[in-house]
Amino acid sequence: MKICVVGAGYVGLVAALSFAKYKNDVICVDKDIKKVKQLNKGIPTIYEEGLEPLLNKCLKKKYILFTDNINKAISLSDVIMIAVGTPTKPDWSVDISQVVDASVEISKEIDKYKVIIIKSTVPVGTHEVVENLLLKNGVDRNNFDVVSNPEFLREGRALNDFLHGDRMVIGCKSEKAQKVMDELYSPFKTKIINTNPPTAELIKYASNALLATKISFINEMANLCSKVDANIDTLSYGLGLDSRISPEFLRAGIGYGGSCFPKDTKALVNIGEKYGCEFNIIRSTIKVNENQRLKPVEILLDHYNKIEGKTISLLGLTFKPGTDDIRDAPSLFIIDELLQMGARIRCYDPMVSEEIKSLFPNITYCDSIEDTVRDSYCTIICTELDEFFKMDLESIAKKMKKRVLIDGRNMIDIEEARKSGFSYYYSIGNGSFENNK
Ligand SMILES: NC(=O)c1ccc[n+]([C@@H]2O[C@H](COP(=O)([O-])OP(=O)(O)OC[C@H]3O[C@@H](n4cnc5c(N)ncnc54)[C@H](O)[C@@H]3O)[C@@H](O)[C@H]2O)c1
Ligand SMILES: O=c1ccn([C@@H]2O[C@H](COP(=O)(O)OP(=O)(O)O[C@H]3O[C@H](CO)[C@@H](O)[C@H](O)[C@H]3O)[C@@H](O)[C@H]2O)c(=O)[nH]1
Repeated sequence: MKICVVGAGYVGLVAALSFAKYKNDVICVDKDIKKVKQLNKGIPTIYEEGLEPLLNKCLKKKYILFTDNINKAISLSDVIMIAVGTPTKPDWSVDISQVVDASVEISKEIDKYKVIIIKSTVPVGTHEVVENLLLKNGVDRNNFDVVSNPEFLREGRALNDFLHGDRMVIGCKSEKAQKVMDELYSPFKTKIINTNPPTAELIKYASNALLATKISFINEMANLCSKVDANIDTLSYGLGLDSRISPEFLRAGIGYGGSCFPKDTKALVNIGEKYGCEFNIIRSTIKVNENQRLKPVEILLDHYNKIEGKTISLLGLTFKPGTDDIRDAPSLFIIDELLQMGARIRCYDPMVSEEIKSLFPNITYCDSIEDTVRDSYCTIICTELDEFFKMDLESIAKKMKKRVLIDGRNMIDIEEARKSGFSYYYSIGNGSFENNK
């Protein structure tokens, strides 16, 4: 079975390498020739633990090839997995043009039976759009089946999630394609849910929307905890012990970011609208998150009234630890807001990328925590990186102009912060103190 993965982004690359490891015969196509060249040299285009050695092993053994020649790749393959981007448009509708473009190319190269798998997150009904497009372009109905097979991997744990996730959802209408899917996933140990394509397409959005809702819910609880001297960590622990609730996704902080939750929550609202379903809960989830990611700015304004001309330092820029991805990270919104208020910004993230440097060319990127906080009026922790757990708080407090710490990820023990000489500390529902202004 020869597999072709279309799109060498986060999901495409992880999928292609996972199949290469077990099936030994994968072609991964991307229209971005720079990406293709870099990957064929064994240099990953994303940071993900374990990816670099796997990439190099697969290249050395010739289990995988990267190319920008989609037509040749399709004609050689039995199974084609579409893993291209599906961004949200400003009106929250989903832009499926990358899926459509890939399908047009696929339709040119089908002369024997092939299974086309939609791995990208797509609105309900997209499997039909692809099917109809292939038929319109003259592909024989007996020569293909379209399967909906959404992906649930998390960045930072992508390889493990892809191979051993909690479940695999397969939306398939044909027995012939079902057999191919069974063989494709036979080496992976995961629970498989077989259903129809619309259900498969919707499980993906429902899953992300519910997880995002848990986060917004716990963040609203945290904001109340801050006002009444209650503790959100203990509250989350107490909630999570109820097996009907589960302890997962109850970590309060400055909200969710990343390439999926912000985009997929909006997409589900838009999809709902098309079918007359309001989705008020998800609308609120989105609104709560938009406010929550700017919580540090609100706290800063409360504390200083005016931020203009003050140096503010940010620790952590990525949307979560274990990745170099900054898509929709809360840090981006905080930086943007602070810059509009005339603040000077210093920041530190060991994963800092050229991407963020080009977004914000006028802020200072530092190489260490200690250098970052120098002369600043406030330090804001935006990402819970391991090294922030271990940092020398006393030395940091001494280097700052004003000893103000906003702990956006509830990493620092409040008593430690007090003992280390901070004059003001604010966490998200985990306690705060103010000694003197
Ligand atoms: N990133 C995640 O953690 C994650 C997890 C689960 C699901 N998803 C979903 O998977 C899909 C892909 O996400 P991603 O983060 O990997 O996207 P991405 O934007 O990182 O990558 C998409 C890749 O597809 C390539 N591409 C676009 N059109 C092409 C074409 N016609 N031919 C060849 N290559 C083409 C682009 O050049 C790019 O490299 C999205 O629908 C996303 O919602 C993402
Ligand atoms: O208790 C929590 C858990 C997460 N987050 C934040 O939520 C965001 C998303 O985190 P996570 O879900 O771990 O990362 P993603 O890689 O974006 O994965 C999500 O989005 C993917 C793309 O659709 C799905 O495949 C995954 O199942 C889904 O977890 C990050 O900003 C986290 O900081 C919190 O604030 N509190």
